[in-house]
Amino acid sequence: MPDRDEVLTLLKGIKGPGGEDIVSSGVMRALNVGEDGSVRFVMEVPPKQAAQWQPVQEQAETTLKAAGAPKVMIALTGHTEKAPPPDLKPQRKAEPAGPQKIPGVNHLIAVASGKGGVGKSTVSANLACALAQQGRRVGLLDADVYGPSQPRMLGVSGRPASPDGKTILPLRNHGVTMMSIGLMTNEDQAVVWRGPMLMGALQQMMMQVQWGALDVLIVDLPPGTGDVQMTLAQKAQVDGAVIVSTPQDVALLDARKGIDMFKQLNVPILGMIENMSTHICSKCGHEEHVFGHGGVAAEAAKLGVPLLAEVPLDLQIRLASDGGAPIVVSQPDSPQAQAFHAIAKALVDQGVA
Ligand SMILES: Nc1ncnc2c1ncn2[C@@H]1O[C@H](COP(=O)(O)OP(=O)(O)OP(=O)(O)O)[C@@H](O)[C@H]1O
Repeated sequence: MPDRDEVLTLLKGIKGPGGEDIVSSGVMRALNVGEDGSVRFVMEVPPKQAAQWQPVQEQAETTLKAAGAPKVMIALTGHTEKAPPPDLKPQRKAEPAGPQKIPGVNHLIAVASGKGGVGKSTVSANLACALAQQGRRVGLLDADVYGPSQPRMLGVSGRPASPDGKTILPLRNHGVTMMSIGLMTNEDQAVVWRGPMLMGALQQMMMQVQWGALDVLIVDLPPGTGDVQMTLAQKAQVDGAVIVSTPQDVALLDARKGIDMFKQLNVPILGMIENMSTHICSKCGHEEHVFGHGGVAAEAAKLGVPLLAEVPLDLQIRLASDGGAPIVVSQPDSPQAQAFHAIAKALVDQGVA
């Protein structure tokens, strides 16, 4: 009848599948040698290797019995896998800090001006329609909170639907998918936008509108250098800005401020557009430079950015926009429409539309 030390010595002679003896490897646990010489212990093995340990268990039993142990009980147990430590990291994904790509939108172009009333919305609407006519999938986001005009210019009205209460369905006309901050408010309601509200609304327009797959999203910005411009550049990946200006010195002065701001925000300037460049009399064809001419071209040359077009001051352009079908749509073959097509082509050629 072996005592405890003899049992241990015997068991040290029995090797597991890995070649190590069952005592040193720590597989054997809770050894109990009774006064009557009966031996009990547990062999704790990896559950997946249970079959390989069975012959080892039998060998241990035979060896101990041969040494005179009247009773041998070896329990083969699978040890439980250790539970992984609790994940102390925050469960919510951190929001990306930098500018984000709008899902499904390949390019984003901002149309900006330093001064109000220079024709930024007219240019945006005609540019969007021209790009659509050139086969691009185009979206137009009217972010002009101080005077949203795209619903009127593109001839759309009504409140956009939100069937799921989370995303907003944009409207569509002339091949352009459009959403305006103006459609979120009542037409006659004067909205006083405060900074955070404005940023929330713009972000909602960009991220919660179902834009679908777009080659380019044109963003018609409010005039000046304010919260909307900042928010746009900080929250969305902007491919570049197009600056609209009339040729007067005051307008150019403000345009320069706008260009400086975009440079600071790391938004490339894709080019400048001189609007209301020259007036051609619809009756006699006489050409007059109402606001001067060539100021924007000179400024663009000075700043080293392309002059994308000189758009004439033309009654038809205003009447077309007021009527809900921009001149590119209502008089596609007119020289005025061709000026906008030239801008669209230049942006496609630059690889941003
Ligand atoms: N080339 C043009 N020829 C004739 N009228 C024009 C031309 N461009 C713009 N307009 C007219 O000038 C007015 C102001 O234009 P628009 O609303 O496009 O300017 P904006 O810069 O977007 O103004 P806001 O600062 O209010 O956003 C509109 O009535 C528009 O139809």
